[in-house]
Amino acid sequence: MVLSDRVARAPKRDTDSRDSRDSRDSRDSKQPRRRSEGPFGGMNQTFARIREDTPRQPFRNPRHNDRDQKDRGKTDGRRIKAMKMQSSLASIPYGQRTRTKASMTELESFGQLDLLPTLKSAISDEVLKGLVDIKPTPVQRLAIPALLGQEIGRRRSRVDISKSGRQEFLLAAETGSGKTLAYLLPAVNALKEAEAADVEISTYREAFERQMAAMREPGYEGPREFEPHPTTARPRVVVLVPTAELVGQVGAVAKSLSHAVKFKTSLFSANVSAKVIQNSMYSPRGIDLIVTTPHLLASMADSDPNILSRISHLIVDEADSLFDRSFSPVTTSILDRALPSVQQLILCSATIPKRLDSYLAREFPNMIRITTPNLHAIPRRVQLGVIDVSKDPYRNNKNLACADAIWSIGKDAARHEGSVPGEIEIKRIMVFVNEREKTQEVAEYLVSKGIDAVALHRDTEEQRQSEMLESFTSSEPMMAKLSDSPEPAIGQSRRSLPNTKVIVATDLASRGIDTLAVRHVILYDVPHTTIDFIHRLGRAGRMGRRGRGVVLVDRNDRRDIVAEVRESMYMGQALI
Ligand SMILES: Nc1ncnc2c1ncn2[C@@H]1O[C@H](COP(=O)(O)OP(=O)(O)OP(=O)(O)O)[C@@H](O)[C@H]1O
Repeated sequence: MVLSDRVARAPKRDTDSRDSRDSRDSRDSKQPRRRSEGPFGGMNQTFARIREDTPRQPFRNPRHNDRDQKDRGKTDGRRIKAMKMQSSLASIPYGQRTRTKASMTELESFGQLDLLPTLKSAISDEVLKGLVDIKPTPVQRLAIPALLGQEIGRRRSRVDISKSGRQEFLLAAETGSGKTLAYLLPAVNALKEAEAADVEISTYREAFERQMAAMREPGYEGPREFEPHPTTARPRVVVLVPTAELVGQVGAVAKSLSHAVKFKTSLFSANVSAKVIQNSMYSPRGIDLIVTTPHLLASMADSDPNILSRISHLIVDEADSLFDRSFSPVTTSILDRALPSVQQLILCSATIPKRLDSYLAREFPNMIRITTPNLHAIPRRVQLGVIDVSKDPYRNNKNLACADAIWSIGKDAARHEGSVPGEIEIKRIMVFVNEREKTQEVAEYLVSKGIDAVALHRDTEEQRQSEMLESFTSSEPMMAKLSDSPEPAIGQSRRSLPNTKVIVATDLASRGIDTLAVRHVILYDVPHTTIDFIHRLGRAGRMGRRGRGVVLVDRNDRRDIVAEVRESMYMGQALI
C-alpha cells in the first residue's frame, strides 16, 4: 500500500559526490605498480586493499534436487523485496529518540499545563473518568506543551513558524498512546481563548441577551428569530479522520470535553443523514469544532466554500492514510483551501511511511516533528505466536486454523473463572485479513464453527456492526455465564463458544479504532507491509495493556519476514 518507490533506487548524486565518486573511480582503476608479497607486503600502503567479500556459498546438501535449487533462488530474490517492505517506514535517528526521552520526563502531570482550569478538570472528570493516578502519556508530554507554546522545565518548546505565520506539527507516536487527547486539548484550549477575545462573538451575545430580555416582556411584537451566530457554518477546529467509526470515536472525546468546557461539536460521517448534517452545520447557535471525513468536508465546501474560511486548527489524524493515494487528492484539496486561515496544522499518525516523510519535507519544510522513542515499534508487552498452517492438522486450511486458535483462546479463558462466581469474561478477538472480500467468507466460516463473529465492511448491517464495535472499544469487562460451557449441551447438535466475540476486518476498516478490550489479534494473512503489522497488532496492547498476536503462515507466506518482525518485537525495536 505505501511502499516507497525510491527504496530500490540509488540516491541521487549531487555534484560534489559525483566528483568524489569520479576521483575514487580513477584511483581504483590505477593498479599499484608493484605488489610486494611477503610479511611486510601490507605496509606503506596509501589505501586499504580490502578484498571484496565474495558471498558465502550456502551449504549444499547433496540430497537436494534441482527444483530445490531453483526455489532457493526465488527466495533470495524475494528477500530483497522484504527489505523494501521493511524500509517503507521512515526512520527516526536514535540520537533524536534519546533526546526526546530525556525531555519527556519533565512534564509529570496535566496540572503543569497552561490549559484552562475547566479543561484540566475535564480530563479526569470526563475523558478519562474512572481512571486513577492519571498521568500524561509520552506523546502527550511532548506534544501538548509544544502545541500550547509552553515552556516546561529546561525545555523550550521550539516553535518554528512558516512564512505564512502558521505553525505546523507532526505528531508521530505508537498506536494506542493517546494522540487524540494530545491534539484535542490544545486545540480546544485555543478555541476557547479565541472565543473569549472575539469581538464579533461578544457583540452577538449582547444582542442575543437583549433580544431574549425583550421577548420576555409582555406584548413583545418584534422578530422572534435570531440572527445566525458568527460561527454558523464557519468552524474553527476541524479534525479529519478516514472512517465513520473514527468520526464517532474522536467525536466522543471532543463531546466529553465539550460537556465541561462549553463549545459546539458536530460529527459528520456517512452514517449521518444529509438533513442532520445541514441542520447542525447551519445551526443558528453556531458551530465550533467538527470531526469528519475528507470526502464529506470537501463536498460541503464545494457547495459553500466559506466553510473552510475560518479554520484556525486543522488536524489530520491517521495522516498516513489521509495522504495515501486514495485519499490524498481530496485531503490536499481541503488543505489548499483551508490553509490561508489556519494557525496550526497538525498531522498525526502511528506510522510515517517514507513517501509521506518526503512529501512533508517538501511541502512543509518548517514542520515540527514530535516523535516518541517507541515510534514504529510494537510494544514488548504484545507477543507474537506463529501457527504453521501447512502442517497437520490444518493442511493449508487457514479457516480451520483460525477457528481452532479462537476456540483455544475461549477454552483457556473458560478455565479461569471471573471474580464473580459462575461468570467468565468474554474475550474480544480481532481477525485481520488482507482483502476486504475475504472478511465475509472468514466470518461466515467462524459462525459455522459456533463462534460469534462479524465481518467489518461496508455491507454489514450497521446496527450489528456498531454493537460489535462498541463491545470492542469499551474497557469494561464483559461477562458470560459459566454454564454457557463451550462444550455442547446434551441434545445440542453443534458446539458454540459463548465467551468470545470476533471481528473480522482489514486494517483499513479498523485503523485507529480504540479497541481497549482486545487482547488477542489473529493475523489470518501475513500483512503486506510492516505498516500493516504495526496497525493490526496495535489493536491489542493499547495504553499499557498486554496483548497476544497469532499469525497464520502457510507455505506461500514469507516466514523470514514474520521471523524478523517477531525478533524486532522481542527486542522492542522499531520495525524499520
Ligand atoms: N493520559 C492517559 N492516561 C490513560 N489513558 C489515556 C490517556 N490518554 C489517553 N488515554 C486512553 O488511551 C486510549 C488510546 O488513545 P487514542 O485512541 O488517542 O490512541 P492513539 O494514539 O490515537 O492510537 P491509534 O494510533 O491506534 O489511533 C484511549 O482509550 C484513551 O482514553
